[in-house]
Amino acid sequence: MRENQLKRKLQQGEVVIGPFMNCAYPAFIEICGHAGFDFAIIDMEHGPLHTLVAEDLCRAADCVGLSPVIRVRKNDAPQIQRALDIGSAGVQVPQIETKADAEAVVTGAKYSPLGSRGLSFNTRAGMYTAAGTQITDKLNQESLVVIHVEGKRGVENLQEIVSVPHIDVIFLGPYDLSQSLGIPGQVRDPRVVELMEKSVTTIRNAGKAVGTFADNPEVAKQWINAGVQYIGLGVDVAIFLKACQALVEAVKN
Ligand SMILES: C[C@H](O)CC(=O)C(=O)O
Repeated sequence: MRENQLKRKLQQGEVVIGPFMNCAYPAFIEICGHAGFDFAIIDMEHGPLHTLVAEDLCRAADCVGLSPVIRVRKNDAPQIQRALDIGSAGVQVPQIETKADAEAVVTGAKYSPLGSRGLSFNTRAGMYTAAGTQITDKLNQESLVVIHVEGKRGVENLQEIVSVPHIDVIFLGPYDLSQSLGIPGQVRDPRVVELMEKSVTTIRNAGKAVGTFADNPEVAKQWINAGVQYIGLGVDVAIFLKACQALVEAVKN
């Protein structure tokens, strides 16, 4: 069983960056590894990807030393278990609003005695049984658990949420947060930024890593300077769109 490089980097205080991935073609995630990203978030919440594709994307990521993290559709134990079974380095769970929500994520992501993740080694994570039966502690130790706090209610309950053990990263979703404040999409609005800054402090004081999304390098650097360690940097389709627009612009104008 391989060490989780992404988790190690976070534990060592490093800043890690990775795009969200909607595209099914494994070459795209491979390219992200060649480009120097630390991880990629295979997006099964908003993206169209299904499980078999996600498993192939995990394989492709592993080929280039990029850590694949899967964002599941919702806080649902079978989805969390499946994401980890197909070999993701971590699971990212959206819309966490309460301490009980956060505890349910841990229950779904960890084997006994930390949780009740269903037990089968006939999976990619279990090396189809080649890993043997004595690896639940190691898998518990290595799997990365990321939760999204991205609504007013979640932020109000943040002090309680950060107390839940075995959660590695608390990811502040600026877009969903802006929506819950009644200003959808206005992620640079001072009300969103202020709430996020306060949340960064609460999370860091609890000794957990903070994550967020940035769709350009300036915003990413600003959050890194504020103490954010885990940056979801762009979305593959948007990155491609911008590159295409720049090419068209450069040639036509
Ligand atoms: C790219 C992601 O969907 C960002 C996110 O979750 C957010 O709420 O912001």
